[in-house]
Amino acid sequence: MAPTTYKLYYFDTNGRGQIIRYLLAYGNQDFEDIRIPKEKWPEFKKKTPYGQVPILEIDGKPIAQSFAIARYLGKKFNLVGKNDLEDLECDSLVDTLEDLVKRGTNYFDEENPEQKEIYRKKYYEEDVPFYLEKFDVMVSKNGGYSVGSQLTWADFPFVGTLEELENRGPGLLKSYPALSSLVDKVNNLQRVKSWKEKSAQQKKYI
Ligand SMILES: N[C@@H](CCC(=O)N[C@@H](CS)C(=O)NCC(=O)O)C(=O)O
Repeated sequence: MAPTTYKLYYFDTNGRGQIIRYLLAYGNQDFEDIRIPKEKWPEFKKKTPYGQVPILEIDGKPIAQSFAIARYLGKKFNLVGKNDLEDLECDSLVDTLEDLVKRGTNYFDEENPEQKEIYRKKYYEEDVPFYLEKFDVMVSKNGGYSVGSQLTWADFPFVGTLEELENRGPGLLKSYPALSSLVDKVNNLQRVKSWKEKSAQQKKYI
């Protein structure tokens, strides 16, 4: 049987696409890393299932929703919890990540720079610490991982989300040592690290 083919479509940024890139790299899975230039987005958007990316095309079938894709790849690459309760904890964590991201919507979407700064301040002074303080305690209790004292698929959306928050608020993770070391741990997974080193050469553009 021919091997499964994977094509990832996302913007030329990390964002939600990076979660899937890291997971495919971790699983030692070849994939086409296809980037959509901003000017081509309005046209490409019409061809996506729900008008958004990332889209992972699996053997030609386009699939939406980054966290659902992460869960699917986690099953393939043996990154599920040790039991149903740990699987539930993974699901609960990624739903909470979605809540955290949604709370930043007015900040992310605002175009007026003054208003954007007001939203940004509120997000980083209230919403982000509310969640990150709890996450930091959770990761410490779980031996440095998000769930069950070992690597699971949930660590990938978790780290991807934390990296995005840190990109927009440099230095943020310094206040959260357990989160910071989890981000380093995932980035230093051998296959993730090697993929990152050569990722620039592997990008394709539509
Ligand atoms: N729940 C979706 C959200 C996808 C999403 O928000 N995608 C953004 C980029 S991160 C997008 O496509 N924005 C462009 C648009 O909506 O036109 C997922 O997790 O995949």
